[in-house]
Amino acid sequence: MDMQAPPGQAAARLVPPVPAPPERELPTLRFIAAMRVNGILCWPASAYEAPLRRRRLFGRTRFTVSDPDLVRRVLVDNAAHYARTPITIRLLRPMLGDGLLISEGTAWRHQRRTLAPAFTPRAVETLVPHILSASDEAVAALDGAAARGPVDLFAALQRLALEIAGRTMFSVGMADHGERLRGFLEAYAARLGRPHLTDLLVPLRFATPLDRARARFRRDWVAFLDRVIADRDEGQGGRHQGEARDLLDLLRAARDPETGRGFSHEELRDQVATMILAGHETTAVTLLWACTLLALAPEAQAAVAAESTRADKPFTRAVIEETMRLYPPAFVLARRALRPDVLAGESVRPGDSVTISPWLLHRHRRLWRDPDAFDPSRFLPGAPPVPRFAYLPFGAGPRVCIGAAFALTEATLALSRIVGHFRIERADARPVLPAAVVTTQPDHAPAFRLTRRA
Ligand code: HEM
Repeated sequence: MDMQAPPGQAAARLVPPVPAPPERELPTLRFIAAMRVNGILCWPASAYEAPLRRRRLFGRTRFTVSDPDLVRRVLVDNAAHYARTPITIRLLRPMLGDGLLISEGTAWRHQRRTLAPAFTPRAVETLVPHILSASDEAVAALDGAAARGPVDLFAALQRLALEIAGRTMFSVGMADHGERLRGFLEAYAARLGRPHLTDLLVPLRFATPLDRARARFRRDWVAFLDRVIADRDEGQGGRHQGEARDLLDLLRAARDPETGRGFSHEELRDQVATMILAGHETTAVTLLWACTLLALAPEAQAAVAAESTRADKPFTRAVIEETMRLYPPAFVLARRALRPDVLAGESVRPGDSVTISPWLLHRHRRLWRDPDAFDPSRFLPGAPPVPRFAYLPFGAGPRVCIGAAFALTEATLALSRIVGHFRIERADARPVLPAAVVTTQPDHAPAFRLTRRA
């Protein structure tokens, strides 16, 4: 039996569908095309068995590391030898400015030290009421929609994740700004956020034609963010006194413990953009995949529903963790070598790229039993511990996701509220396949039938 079932019931083994990997390594242009359309298709079947792979791309070596000891070497022990890749910076800086995700060196250390207290489990606790109120409102809205027929759950979950990001950041909902914000994100993801051949060939210090369009995009985006922050402050009657109620209060009050320095307005705005962007789509896809899996696994769904009225939710949390194993929202962690290194006897030279793919690692034939099967019991208390460097939904080492505790709490509580209220079924039989561009998305927005539980 692969899947945890309520006592007395046997669970069927569920292997959710995935696109077939190419049989052989793709030639360069097809590899680039796959990167733009679905990154999962960059890896041939043999990549799911190999500890280390290398290929040449535009005169540089590109390593793919899928061995837990090597992963640890790159992300933890030798983390200072590696930095974000130029393409990551090129694609994300127009959106994130110089926020935590793409800063490096002393600027990154200052930001990380300053931001850390806002993301401790205790700080996350203060944000839970925002998560619950937004989830309850989403359930109420779905109730109305579900009575009329099948629903686009992905759109509803994206709105919910954005609403939670907005409320936790600003205390107020995203009713006024949510639609424009989604418009910015969708427009960027559709074109400017996708790597073009010139983006890969032209060094970062020179602007590609798309870079010029990205700069124009950034001017509008920054003006929009400043408006949202100003509206929030006006709505609060100016600066709030007393206890912090949201992330913006926490970020404004944050001081570098070593220098006492806080964030300037521009720095604060870049952190706001970073937290909203890094946090909301990742959580939305996690919830969508969890609902998709639970629609295929009625026993597991019943077990999640049974926990919905309990304070502790070990099974629901295990479902979220197993969902992020099968569909890691961040499907690659990309690094550029700054200094020479040696990985399993292979020389890494400065400028080479080193990719660690949670997608490959989490489905690796040598690291997991029945890797493609949905089995939340792997993550239940008492199960054999999951190897730390074989499971990386939030990365590892100094650049590990700062929002991991928040994201796990958010996804567990939101899923519990939704599945506690509705029985979830698919409205049609079309398989939902993963398509990874920035995050691991569904290839289409599936229709779900939601029935209120008695
Ligand atoms: C299911 C939800 C989430 C997933 C799967 C996820 C995943 C990740 C991963 C894999 C990294 C490491 C990237 C690397 O090493 O290259 C990361 C970094 C980061 N995440 Fe998350 N994340 C999630 C939610 C959040 C939330 C809710 C926030 C903020 C509120 C957040 C903020 C960040 C930031 C700022 C970084 C950069 C940290 C640094 O470079 O020091 N994430 N995330």
